[in-house]
Amino acid sequence: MAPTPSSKSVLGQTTPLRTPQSKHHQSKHRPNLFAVKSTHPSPNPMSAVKENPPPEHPVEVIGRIRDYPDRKDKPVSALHVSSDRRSVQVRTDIGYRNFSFDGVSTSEEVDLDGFYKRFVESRINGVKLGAKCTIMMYGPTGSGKSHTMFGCGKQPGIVYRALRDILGEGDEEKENSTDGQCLGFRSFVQVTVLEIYNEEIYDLLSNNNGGGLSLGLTRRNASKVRLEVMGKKVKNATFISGHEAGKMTKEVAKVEKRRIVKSTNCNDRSSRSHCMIILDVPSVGGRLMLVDMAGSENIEQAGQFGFEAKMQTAKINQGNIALKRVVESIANGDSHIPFRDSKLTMLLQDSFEDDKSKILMILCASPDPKEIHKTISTLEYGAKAKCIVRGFNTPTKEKTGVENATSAVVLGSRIAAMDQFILKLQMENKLREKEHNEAHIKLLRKEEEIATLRAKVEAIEGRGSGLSEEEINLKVNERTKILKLELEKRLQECQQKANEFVEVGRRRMEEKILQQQQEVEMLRQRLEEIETAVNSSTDSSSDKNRLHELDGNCLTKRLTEIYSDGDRGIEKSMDLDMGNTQPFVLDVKERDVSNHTETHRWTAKGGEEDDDIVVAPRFTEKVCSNTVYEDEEEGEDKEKVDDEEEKKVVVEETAAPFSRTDGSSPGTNFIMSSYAISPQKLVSSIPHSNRKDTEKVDCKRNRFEEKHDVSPGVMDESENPKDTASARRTRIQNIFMLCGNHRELGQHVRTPTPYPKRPQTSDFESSPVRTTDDEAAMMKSVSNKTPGFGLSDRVLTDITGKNITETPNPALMKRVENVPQNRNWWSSPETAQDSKENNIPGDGNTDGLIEMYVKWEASKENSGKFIMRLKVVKDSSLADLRKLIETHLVKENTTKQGFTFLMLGDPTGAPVLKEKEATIQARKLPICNNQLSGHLACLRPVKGTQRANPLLFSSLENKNPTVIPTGLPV
Ligand SMILES: Nc1ncnc2c1ncn2[C@@H]1O[C@H](COP(=O)(O)OP(=O)(O)OP(=O)(O)O)[C@@H](O)[C@H]1O
Repeated sequence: MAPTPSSKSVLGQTTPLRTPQSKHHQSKHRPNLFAVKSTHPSPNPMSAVKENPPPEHPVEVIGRIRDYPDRKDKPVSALHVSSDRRSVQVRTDIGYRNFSFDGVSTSEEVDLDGFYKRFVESRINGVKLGAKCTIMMYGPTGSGKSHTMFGCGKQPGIVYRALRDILGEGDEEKENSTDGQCLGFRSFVQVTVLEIYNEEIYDLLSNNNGGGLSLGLTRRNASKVRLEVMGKKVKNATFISGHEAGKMTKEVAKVEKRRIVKSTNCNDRSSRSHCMIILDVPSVGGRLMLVDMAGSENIEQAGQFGFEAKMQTAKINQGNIALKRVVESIANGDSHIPFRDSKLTMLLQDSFEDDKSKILMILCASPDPKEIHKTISTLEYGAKAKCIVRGFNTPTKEKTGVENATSAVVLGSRIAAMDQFILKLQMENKLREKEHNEAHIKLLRKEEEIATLRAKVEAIEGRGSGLSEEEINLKVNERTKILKLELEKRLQECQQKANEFVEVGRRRMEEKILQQQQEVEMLRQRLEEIETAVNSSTDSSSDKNRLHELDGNCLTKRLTEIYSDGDRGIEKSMDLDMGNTQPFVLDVKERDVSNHTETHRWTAKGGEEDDDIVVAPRFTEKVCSNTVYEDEEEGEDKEKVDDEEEKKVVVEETAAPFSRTDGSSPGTNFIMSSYAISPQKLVSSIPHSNRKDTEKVDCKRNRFEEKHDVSPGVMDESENPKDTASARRTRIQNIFMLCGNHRELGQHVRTPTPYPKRPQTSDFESSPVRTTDDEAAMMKSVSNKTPGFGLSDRVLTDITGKNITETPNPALMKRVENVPQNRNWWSSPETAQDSKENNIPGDGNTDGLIEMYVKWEASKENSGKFIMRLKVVKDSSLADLRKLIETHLVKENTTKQGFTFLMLGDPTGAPVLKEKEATIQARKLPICNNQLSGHLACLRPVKGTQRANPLLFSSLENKNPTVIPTGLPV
């Protein structure tokens, strides 16, 4: 065992060879009891107690809060130092705690020098005077224990400052100069440096290489000397002594670096051992123990893994835990103080038991909130240590008599201290309860707020039908897809329908076009046939050529007008049917008088001069189709006629009279309807507005017969095959009739040939001026011969004046029908009388005068009788004629009745406007007939003025089997 410095060594000896011995101190100054400082009066105020001083605090607790100068982002401190620098408040999220100490310092405010002067320097001064003091650094790892004890390069720690203070600084030269005269005044210290590691004590000042520690840890030297503990001291500990602070500081600094350190998660250079530096001042008996404890740390938090590391950390904590128990035991006044639980507490036992020893416990803490739990534990430990009180020392032997009394006093002091401690704990407990209640109230409020918010969230979720946003989006997407598909489907259907509609329209249009083309082709064929018929004529007279030329031009023009617009289609055919109601059938024949039947054969004829010709509508193919259908009914009608034995008018279905020269049929286009109807039926089937026209037609027909002096009957060209001129004339006129162009023919071609007189004419007919008797005789004769027209037994002439045979074609004869009587305007006796009185010659054009025959328009109220015959100059106007007529009406005492002139020949039947009468010459009025040789002035009563419908038949009426020949009012 190495020699240890002895406390009995000579002053000024600097050779640190022996371990300091303190046995004499132990025997002389062994503390008997620890006592708790009490402010209360002693329960047993004995005289012995009164003589002893009150118990003192053996442990002084100082708090030191480190700083983080190297950190850029300093954490917000969890520790708040009071203004008196004696308490510190720990602030956490759930509350705070106050800890009261003997002093609190922060590195930020007070550096090491200031801390030393404030809390340590007085202790060092006591050591210089012979006091004993123990300064312990307690706290978690990284809290600045070693930093405070040893300092850093700029700031020396407590160890070096204590050496300097004890030995003095800058006195070396002075001391050397005095050369021993001042030895008694010079300080001399012996320094021992021990390391407690894994509950082993090592001598850091020993240079012995053998038997030392070699655990592979970081160490400056190869080995350390392990020391044994005897009692409360180590044996044979090496020490250094001297009175030069500089040298001593250097030596200690060297030794300090031999400590075992290790890098941990908490500290790059964490002390893995407890370090104890013992400074003895032998001259005065003073002693300073500086203890830098290893950090109290959590094993896992320190990042120690493996069995050996965990055992190492456990050993380190063993010293801390033992020291903590010692402090608590002393504070609690336990009879047993567990100093022997660790090497550290064994060596510190004198510090706690020596009455003259003082303990300065420096609690090192970190302001970092992350270290708050270790900080609180450290502060609690210091608070416990601060409760330690020490009772006065009593001589063991000399004071035996009062030992019991002293014991009672000490116990009373302990009780008082414990009461004070309990009171403090109770106050803290109340404070905690208060804080707890406040925290509980806050917690309840928070819970209420949470419940309210949760209810709101549930309400919101409830309004959403419990569906999450994803579910809603999913449903929306599905619905969108369905709607999209439906929309596409409907679009396809619409497109399909549109295509079908377009297709149907296209087909209809094609059908229309095809139909029009067929009609055009048919008309072309008709035109060709007509032209062929015209060309085939052998007559090459100039009139014929002219007619042919005009015919072709007019036909071409009309066809061009009709079919210039291809879009009119079928309606054009209808227009053709309706727009031209000009007659083309003229040939009328009466026959079979004995059977009271008549056969009328209608042949085409045109010309303005022949307006009085019976007319029939021009039919198209459709009409012909209808006639075919009507033929089927024809048989039924015929049977009815036979049964009823009535007179019938037969409209013979036959070939046109302008049959081809070869005698063949002109074709179905010219086939007329043939059917039989009764007159009543005929009239009743006609619209009222058209009945008048029907009557006019009848009159026209009669006039035609008279004019052409033909006998009723069928005028069959085959019966006069040699009369080619007449046939041509007829055909030409038929052509223009078919083309609706008879007016043009009338304007350009005036037939110079006068109509021949009828061979069976009576005196009335032969003479333009008929007497009343003649008139009566004629009417009687006519009435006896023909009850209908009054023209029976007459032979009609064709347009050329040639007589037409009375014998009809039996094959073409269909029906005979009665014709109403009173259709002849010349049956009026007054007319005959006037004619006779006036003695107007038959030639109205003689002597520059023209004859005018005036009659009323035939109507229901008026039979259409002649009222006068006048002679007027050729240039007379209708206005002049009106004056004569009105004069005559007044003369005849006839009520002056207003009238208007009918412009016979006007297809509309409209009367001449009165204001235009002055501009129309009287000679423009139509010629009555050959017998009268005058012009006819037909008057219409003003009241009975009726305007004929320009369109007597609509397209539907054309389909009516009742074919009413229309014509001009006569
Ligand atoms: N008050 C302070 N001011 C500046 N730096 C400090 C302060 N306290 C400690 N330090 C620095 O913190 C680091 C750790 O300090 P220190 O070694 O003293 O802690 P420790 O309590 O001794 O830890 P361990 O118990 O692990 O040894 C060191 O680098 C030290 O320089």
